[in-house]
Amino acid sequence: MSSLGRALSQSRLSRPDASQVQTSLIHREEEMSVLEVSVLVLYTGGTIGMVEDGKGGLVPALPGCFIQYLRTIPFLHDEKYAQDTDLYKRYKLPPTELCVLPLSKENLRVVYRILEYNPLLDSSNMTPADWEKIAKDIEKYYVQYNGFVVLHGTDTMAYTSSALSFMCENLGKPVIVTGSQLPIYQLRTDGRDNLLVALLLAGEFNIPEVGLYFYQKLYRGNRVTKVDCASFDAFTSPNLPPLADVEIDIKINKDIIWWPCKTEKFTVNPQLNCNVGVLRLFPGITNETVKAFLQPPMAGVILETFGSGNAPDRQDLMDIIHEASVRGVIMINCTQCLRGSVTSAYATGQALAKAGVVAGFDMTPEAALSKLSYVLAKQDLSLEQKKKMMQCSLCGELTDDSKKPKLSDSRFIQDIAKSLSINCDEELGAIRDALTPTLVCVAAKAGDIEALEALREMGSDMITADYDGRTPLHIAACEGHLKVVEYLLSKGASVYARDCYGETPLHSAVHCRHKDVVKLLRKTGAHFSPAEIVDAGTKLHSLAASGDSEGLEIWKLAGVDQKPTGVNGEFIEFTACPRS
Ligand SMILES: NC(=O)C[C@H](N)C(=O)O
Repeated sequence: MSSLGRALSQSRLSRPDASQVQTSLIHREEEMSVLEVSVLVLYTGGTIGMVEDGKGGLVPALPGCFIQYLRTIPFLHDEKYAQDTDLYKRYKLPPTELCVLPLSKENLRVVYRILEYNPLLDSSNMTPADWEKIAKDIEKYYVQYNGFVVLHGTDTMAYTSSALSFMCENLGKPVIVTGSQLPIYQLRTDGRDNLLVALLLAGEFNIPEVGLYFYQKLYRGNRVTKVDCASFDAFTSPNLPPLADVEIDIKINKDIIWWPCKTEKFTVNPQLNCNVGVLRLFPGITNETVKAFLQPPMAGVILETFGSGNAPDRQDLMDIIHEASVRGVIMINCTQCLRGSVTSAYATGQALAKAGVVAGFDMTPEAALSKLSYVLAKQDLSLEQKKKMMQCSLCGELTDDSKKPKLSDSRFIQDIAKSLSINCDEELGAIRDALTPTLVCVAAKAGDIEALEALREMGSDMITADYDGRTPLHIAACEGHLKVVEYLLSKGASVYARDCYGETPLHSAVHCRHKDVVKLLRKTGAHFSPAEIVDAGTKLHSLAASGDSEGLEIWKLAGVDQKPTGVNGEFIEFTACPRS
């Protein structure tokens, strides 16, 4: 067991579902071991940090004011802990950038760095270039932090969170966008709470999505729309329940989280095509208006239609739309209704499809617009491929019911339900949740993909951990079952899951010396934290001293190939000493 593992097992405090926690460092606090998780806050602007400009308007406060203020709020910064544990020195960051939350109920400390943008913007002034900057900053600091919070104005927040969800490809860590309706400096603000919970969600939970947190709900970032400019409850996600409800407990809705299903690393794809627009139809809209809107350089348009995707059934209007489609303009049919999906129920909707308009199903206009901008910029795709991509769910932005296994279809669950006289969905779910995690772990240990597939078909996920916080991926990595590891990754298993000793599947594969598994996990984006790389120095010393070149090679494959410094700061060359 590693020193981290030993120290943790001595801890007296209970822990949350450890598979949801990503940790990096450990410290002793009043005789108890404490895990630190790190979060990067990208502060872009918005009401949360605004002050009165003296003329009755709100403007961003002066640079540096925001963090200075946070450091005065005891539940947002614990200076005593920072001093006692040499926080600023350890993180090599000044107090003007670094804060630490008080100890959470789960015995975790969220250490957060604030990167303040210059200039700070009202989100109405933001453009796709700002989305690109945020995405690139997430990419730049991805390996160093467990999660990210983006502080942003609410007016265009749904556009930014949608765009980020597409630009951040193969995301494996939480990116939580939040802000507030009243400045954080005011007495009755929603900003303090929104920031605090966003930090906890980004640091303590393994939600590999761009989420938007507001007023006790975590939503998928590409499912939201701002619906109220006078209430704290400003956002809604009309076609998807929240990913998490934040009440006395934080309840994560695991069944709808979008787990990444590719063995590919996180990358940012910043290219966007800005020649896109939204055209809201209205009774009596003239042909001239539509024609003018569809002129070059327009490359893609979201048509906001009536009801379930209907437009006036006028042949001359359809001819204009068809002509634009033939010219290569991609048009997406999205409903003006807040809730529901575009269907082919009416002849008026079918006429649009015939004219070349592609169904956008239940995408919000914000998601559809940013997705279109992202898809149009993909130069290696044909027009047909781009249209197809618009109709597929890339990261949960539209509902594709056909892919969701139904609990009621599972014979196994049905048989148990029958013998227990249970017939409501909630109870069926409870049975599944109680039985299947153990079975999945057993199948992973046995290397039995058929059993895993059968369990998945009955609605069990491939991510839930056992009582030790070990996920099926930890177990398969430890056993060296390469095919099972591959299978689990294709079904959403996270390379960042930590067991209750703070170890990831990468640790398991390294300790058990399974080279191919290490390579596959690395390809999928697994990495050690900067602190773990430094800690690995001791291990490398002993491997080198005992002439264990195979052990050194495994660590190198796992990404620990840099030369950490020795006690006196000297570089150490890790080559194995010849065995005597
Ligand atoms: N509540 C807010 O943040 C609104 C502000 N105008 C913004 O979007 O930046």
